[in-house]
Amino acid sequence: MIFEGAHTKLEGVTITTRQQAGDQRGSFSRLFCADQLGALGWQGAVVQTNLSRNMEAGTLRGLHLQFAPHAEMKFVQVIEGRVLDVAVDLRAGSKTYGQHIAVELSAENQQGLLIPKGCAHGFQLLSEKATLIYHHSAAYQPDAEGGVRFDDPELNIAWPLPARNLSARDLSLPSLARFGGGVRI
Ligand SMILES: Cc1cn([C@H]2C[C@H](O)[C@@H](COP(=O)(O)OP(=O)(O)O[C@H]3O[C@H](C)C(=O)[C@H](O)[C@H]3O)O2)c(=O)[nH]c1=O
Repeated sequence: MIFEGAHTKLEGVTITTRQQAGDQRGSFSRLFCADQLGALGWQGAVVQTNLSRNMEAGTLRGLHLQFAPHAEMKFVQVIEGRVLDVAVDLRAGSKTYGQHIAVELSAENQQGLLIPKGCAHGFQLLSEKATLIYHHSAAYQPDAEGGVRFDDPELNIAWPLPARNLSARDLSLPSLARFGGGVRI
């Protein structure tokens, strides 16, 4: 088994663990596997893969999602350093609307997060540097981008460090209350 999965309280949000084959040369691991990730909930082709490099502990990006018809699944993994990775359920009518899960992803624990359409994603660096790889099931559409404030008290996300290096866009995101009850995907 290349990827093991643990489902979470948010439907479709799954914590994965990547198996690594090591020998005297080093190691080999698979960053995506349609069969095994499909069995854990991934749907559709990988349309885009992104690399996010980050340079300071406390750096925080998010909480972002794309609106329909450009809603996307994301598969997030860390290949350097450590982050607290967060998914927030923004699906209209969901029994866990407004709830989140937070999990430490690191190059060491080989964990990843499968995030379905309608859930916002963000992370904070727990190490001085961190590099993330994302697989997306839809192409980047700036006009379809949205999200919620990382520090909205209604979300009650316990970010471990003071937030640093926030983008102007992230600081301008709305609170959950202004999000209008959720997205239809
Ligand atoms: C997301 C994206 C961005 N860009 C360009 C747009 C900007 O010129 C530059 C940085 O974009 P942005 O500041 O939106 O990057 P992040 O704040 O890291 O956004 C990402 O961070 C959160 C945590 C996510 O989950 C998403 O993958 C994504 O929204 O890359 C692209 O060209 N393609 C893309 O797919």
